Amino acid sequence: MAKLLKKPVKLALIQLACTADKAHNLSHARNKVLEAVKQHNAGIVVLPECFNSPYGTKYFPKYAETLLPSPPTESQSPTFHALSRLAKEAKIYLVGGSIPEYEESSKKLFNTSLTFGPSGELLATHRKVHLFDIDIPGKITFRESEVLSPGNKITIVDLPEYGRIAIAICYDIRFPELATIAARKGAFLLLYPGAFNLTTGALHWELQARAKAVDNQVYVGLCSPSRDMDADYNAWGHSMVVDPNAEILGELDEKEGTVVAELKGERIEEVRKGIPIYTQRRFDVYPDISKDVKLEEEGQPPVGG
Ligand SMILES: O=C(O)CCC(=O)C(=O)O
Repeated sequence: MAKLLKKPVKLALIQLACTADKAHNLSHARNKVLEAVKQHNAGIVVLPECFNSPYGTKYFPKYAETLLPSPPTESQSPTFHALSRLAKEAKIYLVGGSIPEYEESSKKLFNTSLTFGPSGELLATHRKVHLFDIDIPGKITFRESEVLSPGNKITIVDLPEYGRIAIAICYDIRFPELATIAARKGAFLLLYPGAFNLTTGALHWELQARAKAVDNQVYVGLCSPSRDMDADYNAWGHSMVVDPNAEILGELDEKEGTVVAELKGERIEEVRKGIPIYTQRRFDVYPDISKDVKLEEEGQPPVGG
């Protein structure tokens, strides 16, 4: 089997305290990312969902930036340029959480994640595919679809130094097909910038992370904003890294912080050798759903979609 992860890499998830001040959020994110790189030598760094704005449908139009045509100008997307500069300055792969995106041609809003490489180049864009529309009476009602439109592609990114990762956003984690397809296409790591809440976070955050890891025998990282009880939406926090055997390598509480874990290709190989579901699948009984999905080199557009 070809190595999924070419060499060990430190993954850092920044559980940022996100405020209503976009400029502050950007400079604060920069400080935290540089700190993670300096203190831990992180090679892949992740920011939370909606890291440069409060989370909530009423905020999306106000904070939205325009990303297309790519690259946008500095005034169309200060966040695009801040993240690109930061990835270059720190010489890292930076998964920039997500931001509200406004697409001028369709007049639609999306919840979009941008990933940059160590030269500051944009490697991938993921628009949240599954919008967070739920209604648990007496607990939480949320309808992202009132203002957002969904993306239409699975996002798998090749990091030349390390291998392949997959990026999806928050509620996307509840749809196991994305993870299955990414793992079958050779991803060593599934990353989910996300902001679960006090109801569903307590129930399902860790369960989802460990389920995605054990079913696919890959590393999983979930990166949340820290909890702010004065905000309209109270994020669960608990950013965590899980290994391919579903063991939690590192987890935060609800406060701001950074969780770092070293990812190793040998661990994936060891786990897959021990419990060899990879060679025991019965595609004569059920279909291999990854076969129908095209990656970028197979014709999927890298940006938008
Ligand atoms: O799935 C959940 O419980 C939370 C999802 C969410 O908060 C989101 O998609 O932003």
